[in-house]
Amino acid sequence: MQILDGKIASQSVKEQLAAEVHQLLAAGNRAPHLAAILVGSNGASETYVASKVKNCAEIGFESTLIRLNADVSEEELLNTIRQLNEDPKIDGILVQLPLPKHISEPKVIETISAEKDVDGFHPVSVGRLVQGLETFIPATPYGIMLMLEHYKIPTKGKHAVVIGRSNIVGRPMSVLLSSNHPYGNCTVTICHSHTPDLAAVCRQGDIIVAALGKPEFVTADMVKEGAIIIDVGITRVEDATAKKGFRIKGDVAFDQVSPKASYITPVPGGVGLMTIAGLMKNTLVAYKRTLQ
Ligand SMILES: Nc1nc(=O)c2c([nH]1)NC[C@@H]1CN(c3ccc(C(=O)N[C@@H](CCC(=O)O)C(=O)O)cc3)C=[N+]21
Repeated sequence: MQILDGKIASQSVKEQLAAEVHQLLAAGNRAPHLAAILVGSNGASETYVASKVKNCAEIGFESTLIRLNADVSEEELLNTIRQLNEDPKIDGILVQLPLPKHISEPKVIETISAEKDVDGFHPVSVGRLVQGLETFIPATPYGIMLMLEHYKIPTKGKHAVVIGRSNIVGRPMSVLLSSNHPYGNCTVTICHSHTPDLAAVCRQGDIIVAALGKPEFVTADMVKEGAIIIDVGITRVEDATAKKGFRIKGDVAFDQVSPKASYITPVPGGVGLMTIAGLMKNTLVAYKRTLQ
């Protein structure tokens, strides 16, 4: 069993990005610039946005964090996005999800200019992804592909079982794994809450992507010997012995599943770090398009 280390793989992606930014700046260009909007705040979203801002700084991107109150009106948020759409200094726009209930997420996502949609959530980006056109790939599925690429894990002809059909992970992941590219060409099954005998389906998976958001859902009895296990879960569970009073648990029961796996991503230290690498790569692409 080999652990797929998100620290190592994301570091390698970030070094490539930093080198490219260095060259662009040396040639007299401005730096790429990501704008992140955080509406309200809970501990987790605060942490993720802070990490995105920190990663920008590490690789030489500029970033702007816009904080709006949880009770901000939908119209005010949409206007903030419209201003960023028009701002030539901003290359990528990200609105941290989830949003407060009184704000429509689809409306917010559609208001972001498709050229700046570095999250890859806009219907234009999703449509292009499904058609196999060049696009912004949603950061988490993109990060998983970068992880497979970093560790050179062959996927062609394998059966991938994706648990979860969300717009941000499960569905785009299934599209990528089934598409015709170096780390695709899988046969893909998507499972969700209405899948009968989900365990039996999982046991057929040469690759399992667990993205349903239920801690330790995937147990050893659901896993084929030698399977590749990708754990997307990041649930905070209370733990009085932990420094911050909680621990982050994945969707996979790591201790029992890892002995059966050929490769497995840990939580934390796996897919989450790659998500940020994917976002940074998208931002650089958006930026480079403005140079042309
Ligand atoms: N518009 C939007 N875009 C997103 O990309 C987006 C979002 N909304 N909403 C929330 C999810 C979650 N997400 C993560 C980012 C980094 C880690 C990450 O760095 N995790 C580390 C640290 C974990 C920790 O300390 O919490 C790890 O897994 O090792 C995890 C999760 C981005 N998301």
